[in-house]
Amino acid sequence: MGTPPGGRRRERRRGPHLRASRLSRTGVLLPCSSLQDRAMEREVQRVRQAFLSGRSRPLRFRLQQLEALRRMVQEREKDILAAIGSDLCKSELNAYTQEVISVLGEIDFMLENLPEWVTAKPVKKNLLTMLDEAYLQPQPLGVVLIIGAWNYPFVLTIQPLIGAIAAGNAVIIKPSELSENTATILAKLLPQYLDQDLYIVINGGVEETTELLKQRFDHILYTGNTAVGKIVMEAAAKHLTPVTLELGGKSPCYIDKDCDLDIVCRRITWGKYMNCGQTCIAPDYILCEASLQNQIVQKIKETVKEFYGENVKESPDYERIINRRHFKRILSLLEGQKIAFGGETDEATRYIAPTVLTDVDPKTKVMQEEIFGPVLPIVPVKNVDEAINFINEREKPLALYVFSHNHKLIKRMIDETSSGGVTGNDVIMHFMLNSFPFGGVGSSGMGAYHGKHTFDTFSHQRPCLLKSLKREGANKLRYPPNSQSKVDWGKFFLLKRFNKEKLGLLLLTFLGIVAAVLVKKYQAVLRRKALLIFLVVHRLRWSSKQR
Ligand SMILES: NC(=O)c1ccc[n+]([C@@H]2O[C@H](COP(=O)([O-])OP(=O)(O)OC[C@H]3O[C@@H](n4cnc5c(N)ncnc54)[C@H](O)[C@@H]3O)[C@@H](O)[C@H]2O)c1
Ligand SMILES: CCCCCCC=O
Repeated sequence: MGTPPGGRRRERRRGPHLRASRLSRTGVLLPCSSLQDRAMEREVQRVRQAFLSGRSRPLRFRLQQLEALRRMVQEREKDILAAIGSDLCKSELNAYTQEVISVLGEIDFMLENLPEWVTAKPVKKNLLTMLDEAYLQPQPLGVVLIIGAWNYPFVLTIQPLIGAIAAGNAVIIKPSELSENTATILAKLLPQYLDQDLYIVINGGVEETTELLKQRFDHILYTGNTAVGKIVMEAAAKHLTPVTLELGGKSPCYIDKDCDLDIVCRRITWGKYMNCGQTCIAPDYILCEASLQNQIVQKIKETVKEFYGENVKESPDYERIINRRHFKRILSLLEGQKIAFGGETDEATRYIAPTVLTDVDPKTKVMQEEIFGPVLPIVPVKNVDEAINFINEREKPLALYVFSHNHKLIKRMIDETSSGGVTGNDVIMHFMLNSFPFGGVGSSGMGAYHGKHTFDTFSHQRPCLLKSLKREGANKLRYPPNSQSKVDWGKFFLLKRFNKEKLGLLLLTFLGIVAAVLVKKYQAVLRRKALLIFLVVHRLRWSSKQR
């Protein structure tokens, strides 16, 4: 277990002990003087120089670094679990299953597939390039900035790092200052296992992140709230840096009356109260017919007891709110609401009980912002049509959940709405399948990662066309002066409609030429054969006449 609830967390946006550090090659990096800009610039330059040395590119090096990262996770597992534990009051078992397993799985997946991914892939050619070499070569982008969030502070920072290393980039990691224990352990451990100039950790708060964002990067992957996502994108735009924004939103959960409520409520309870509701893809609110509300409340209540026992506060499986600011924010969402279940709080330990609100008015505060806490509002709707309209009238969410025995209804919900991802008849689980790109759409984000998608996000698919310096005759068609016949040939080579017609003609001409050549070549033989046939036929006719 980590630090007990209400333990030694200090409230702040920037950890003072982090700020006290100076820029260093191995530890937490924190400039806090007027030289901040220059120091930050120097750090980024150092990483860029390391990238330009070319050593992050060879496949063997990438595999070595990934293996070293896996060794770090295995050898320092206890330290990592303890850090996550103290940040979120999370048990070692939960920290392992929610964060470490995914990281180890992702490293193994990369190690297994990277040799295939890095190889150049031939592409389909057209008539113009028929005789040339044409392929796509994935190449690293350069220096990548990864800005992590606090709610799953290890996996949300390391999983993108794995893909960035796999793609051959240099990386600057900026963990969230709110999960300061994990931030500190990352800054301590990563330089012990990875190349110290290619992959660095810069810790700090808003001030430092702001300075960092002034620098030029080749890609930024940011995980966090939508408002800061806009700040990141604006800063990136100054350098035309592409961004992947892993943001949040209010993920709806529609429960159809044709379903098994026991199972539905067990799955929702798991996904909603895991990590004390601080999960980007947690079901934010429920939409269902009013008649289902009481049963849902009852069943969630029973499941909470089954999962966390009589006294949730004592359960090692129930976490705490990250800090007092978020604690107060979540409490303010309860004002004026009908609490059907839960609602107990304890400020000293930042405990908020699993809570369900019923008959929630969509105009109230709890329905205006992402909850990111253990509060589950139920908004009654008349039917699925109203649920679809409700979802479509709002910003596109990061996830959408729909529960029903009726497969057609689930498909309809998918067809008529939009969200980053969908799970039918469960919650969260689409996050676990790394063949899916994980990301948002609209205000819940842009771009995606996980598995091969992370490799692709951090790679440039470079088109390479290798021609011969011979066969110049064929190129005359594109050189000036232009003519109608050149245009016609151009159409033939490049437009499907024309090259189909012309290809037929060309084929006929070719066959004609082949026939003419053959006739010419075998003229004498053909003449002899014809004479022979004539003689045989003549002889046969003569014999038949004699008879
Ligand atoms: N899509 C995802 O994968 C995903 C995952 C986790 C969390 N989230 C979303 O993140 C949100 C919760 O995280 P958060 O935003 O509270 O995390 P946070 O406060 O830790 O912020 C994330 C990062 O942004 C930086 N930051 C904060 N304010 C900044 C500013 N003004 N300028 C520059 N940088 C700044 C922080 O230093 C931190 O590294 C929720 O909306 C949640 O849904 C999304
Ligand atoms: C079980 C891990 C879920 C991680 C979800 C990421 C967003 O917060």
